[in-house]
Amino acid sequence: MTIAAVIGLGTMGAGIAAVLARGGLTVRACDTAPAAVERARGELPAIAGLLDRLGTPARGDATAVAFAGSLEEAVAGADLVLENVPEKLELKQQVFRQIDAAVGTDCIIASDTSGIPITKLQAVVSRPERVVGMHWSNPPHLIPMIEVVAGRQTGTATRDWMVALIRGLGLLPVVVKKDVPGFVENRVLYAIMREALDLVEEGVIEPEDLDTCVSWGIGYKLAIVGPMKLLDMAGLDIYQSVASYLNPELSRRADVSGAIAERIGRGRLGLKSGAGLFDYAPGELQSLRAERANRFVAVRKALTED
Ligand SMILES: NC(=O)C1=CN([C@@H]2O[C@H](COP(=O)(O)OP(=O)(O)OC[C@H]3O[C@@H](n4cnc5c(N)ncnc54)[C@H](O)[C@@H]3O)[C@@H](O)[C@H]2O)C=CC1
Ligand SMILES: Cc1ncc(C=O)c(C(=O)O)c1O
Repeated sequence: MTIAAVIGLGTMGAGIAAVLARGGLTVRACDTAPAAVERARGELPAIAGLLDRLGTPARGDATAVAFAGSLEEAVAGADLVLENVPEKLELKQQVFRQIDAAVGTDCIIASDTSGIPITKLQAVVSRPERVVGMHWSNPPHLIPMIEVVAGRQTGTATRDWMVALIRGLGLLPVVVKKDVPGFVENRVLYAIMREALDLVEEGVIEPEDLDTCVSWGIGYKLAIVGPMKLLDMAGLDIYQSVASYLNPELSRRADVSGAIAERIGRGRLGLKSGAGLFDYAPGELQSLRAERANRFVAVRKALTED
């Protein structure tokens, strides 16, 4: 039985732990914040219900996650440790050192980092060849694609082990061939987010209308036809004509939208704080998450049915 430890139980933690447990792994998890542990514990039954509705391979119980009192307790005897703490390099490196000192020589250490180069994380451990990126997408129990990213010193066997693990979970591993910041998913997503925020800040469109435009004009389409295939569908000549005048116009800002920093400064972090770019009524968050989860399930089943 493969033993996996998940370090960090925030937005991503419970869903990842549940998917690993349903896949038949023995899962332990920990968090330095007791409230995060209790929130994750409380989320597991609903996540398990969604995985049942999706019909993913069930080799274990998605709620069978053991919550450890410390990182050392969580990682003891683990075959895989997934680091899942906040996106801060120094913190991740500190946690990687702590993991490295507590695991066996055969343990694979993975990171769910959104885009910090894996090479920077493996630089602080004694066996860098056992380090690999395992980048899940939010919500992790509903999005089947996981990026597998090898750092400069990652062993081929480590990368291949991770690909096989993800396939065994019934999910979609995508091997990112170069350890570039943001990998692939977030480089594309953040180009979209940068342009979207610019269009709203420049008064070109209202936020709600931008979401409608992108979700139904682009997201719906890309869920069925990926960008590379879409170029053939639209016509490469059309792309050349439009890109020739449009590429010079697209946002190239290297900083982060002031609107984002301003809201963070007011404690408006998004769903995790009850308000962000949008306001949410107190009871709305739970119904919003449930409604979105239902739609994720319906769309994923529609896209994967033969
Ligand atoms: N939120 C998202 O949409 C996605 C985030 N990610 C990445 O996953 C990682 C985690 O992201 P989130 O879950 O959103 O972060 P989060 O901030 O919601 O949760 C992080 C958790 O780590 C805990 N933590 C902090 N230091 C710790 C330590 N030393 N030991 C154990 N636990 C510790 C915190 O108490 C918190 O509960 C980040 O690298 C992020 O970039 C990846 C995919 C999507
Ligand atoms: C805004 C944002 N940033 C990072 C990630 C993943 O690393 C996501 C996501 O998975 O959806 C995201 O929405």
